[in-house]
Amino acid sequence: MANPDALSVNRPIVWTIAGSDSGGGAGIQADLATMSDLEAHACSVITAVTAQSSVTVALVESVSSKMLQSQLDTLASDLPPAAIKIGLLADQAQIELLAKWLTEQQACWLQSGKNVPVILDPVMVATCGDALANGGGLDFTPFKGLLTLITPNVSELAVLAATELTSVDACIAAAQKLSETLNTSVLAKGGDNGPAWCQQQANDLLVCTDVDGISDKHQWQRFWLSSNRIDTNNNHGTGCTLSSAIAAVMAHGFVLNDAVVVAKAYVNSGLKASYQIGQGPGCLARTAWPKELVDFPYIKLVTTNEIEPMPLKTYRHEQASFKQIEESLGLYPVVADVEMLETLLKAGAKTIQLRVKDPTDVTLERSIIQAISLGRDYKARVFINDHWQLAIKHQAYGVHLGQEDLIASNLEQLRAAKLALGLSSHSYFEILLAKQHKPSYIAFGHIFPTTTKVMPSKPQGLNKLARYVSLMKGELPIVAIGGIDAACVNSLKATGVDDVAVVRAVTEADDPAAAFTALQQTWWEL
Ligand SMILES: Cc1ncc(COP(=O)(O)OP(=O)(O)O)c(N)n1
Ligand SMILES: Cc1nc(C(=O)O)sc1CCOP(=O)(O)O
Ligand SMILES: [Mg+2]
Repeated sequence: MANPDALSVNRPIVWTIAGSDSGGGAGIQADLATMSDLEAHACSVITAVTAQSSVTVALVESVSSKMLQSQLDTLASDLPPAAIKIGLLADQAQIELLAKWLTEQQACWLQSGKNVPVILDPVMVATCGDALANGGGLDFTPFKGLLTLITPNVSELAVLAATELTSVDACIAAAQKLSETLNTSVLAKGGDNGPAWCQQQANDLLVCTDVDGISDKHQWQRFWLSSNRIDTNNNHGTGCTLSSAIAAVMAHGFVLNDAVVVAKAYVNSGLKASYQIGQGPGCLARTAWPKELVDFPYIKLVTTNEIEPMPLKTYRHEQASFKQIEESLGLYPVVADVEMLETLLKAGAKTIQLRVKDPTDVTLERSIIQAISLGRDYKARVFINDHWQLAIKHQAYGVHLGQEDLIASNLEQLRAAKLALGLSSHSYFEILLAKQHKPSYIAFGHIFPTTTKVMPSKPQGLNKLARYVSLMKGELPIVAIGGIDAACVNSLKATGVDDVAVVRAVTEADDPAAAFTALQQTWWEL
């Protein structure tokens, strides 16, 4: 299997615009260590120098406007950023200067078709409790429309929303309001113990606002991201680490929702290995790109009638798994009609999917009955795409559903009917959502460009696939889909992916049966 670390030869450039922490646990020092650990090249624009240890902030001195501007301009001409993290801004003049600079830059980036994510961690107070900036007095509205994400903790959210936060719904309302005021996504962090947040868990609230490249069904939604609380006092620099990790992961081309869950896993893993270095709160360890599923959060859509995040203990154990796939799915053709399905079953396909996308097709139920019956004749596993009620009614082997279909389907009925379940995913975020349902397999796509389907996301490519595979290996069978043909099966196999699904490479071949046989043989022989 390919080593995902070895695949990232090019380090994207990520900037941190923040203050120096002489104690080394937070600020610029934490940002540089995080970005470098997450395989990015880190550049720094220093806003302030702090005389700080693990127990005190003795002095904060901001750099001059001339120095701030010069750092920005000097870097921009030679080391342009793929993503930017903003941390401590010492005064209002720095906010105004940076907002003006970002406005000009974003016009240039837009012209050259570049989208540079900007993550703002509105730092106000150090972990030891001492003030770093005149937080209450700072006005962040000059950043309206310029940010991708803002990451306040509960106290910062209360200051920014100018309200007391004494209940979960007050936190949700404040995060929503902040997202509208600044026209940005918000990650309201629940890592700090507070009256509004569960004590055993770190529950972060993600408010999605016009996020690039995610499913329409996740756009404008709010999600709880929950992890068990890691019991340590060594949490100095947690917020800096989280926001710089988000910027670094986005610089690698991951969508915002992915960057947030990977960054949260990175922080969890860093907290577990954290260490005390002075008399006060110690620092997070740097534990590289997260690869342990246990460090990733549980994701739950916030619905209006259910605002509390569920206790982790309950939801981790409440559901039974869907049917397990005993024999590999192998080369898995996805076809649009029964005729093609029969041709490929005759050619030896042992797993196949009927994917009828015409909603007006009056022969749909008949096609599904025929496909299921042919599957029995040829002892093959026939999955039905989308039409889960008909699949249950006629006892198909399994159903394949997309993330969008999940919302409208009744998984309990599918589970009770003992059908296998395949779920689509297009990101870390969707993989985690899919895995929570304990399906029979998870499909990742689209790996390469495809004309079979209009996709809201960009092609994943092999590097991302290798990362997903290394996270999920041993959990569930993983099926790659999208743009797969004879020319790429070799490189797909090298990622360690379990199975591959194909449409055009088989169905649009001159001789689909021969194309299937040849592709299948190549796949098994690799
Ligand atoms: C094996 C496999 N993977 C992914 C898909 C796509 O399913 P979905 O997201 O539901 O999209 P549609 O196929 O319904 O357009 C699939 N069908 N099979
Ligand atoms: C149906 C489908 N689902 C995808 C996903 O990524 O979820 S990609 C895809 C089309 C795959 O077709 P082809 O092999 O012709 O590229
Ligand atoms: Mg579907």
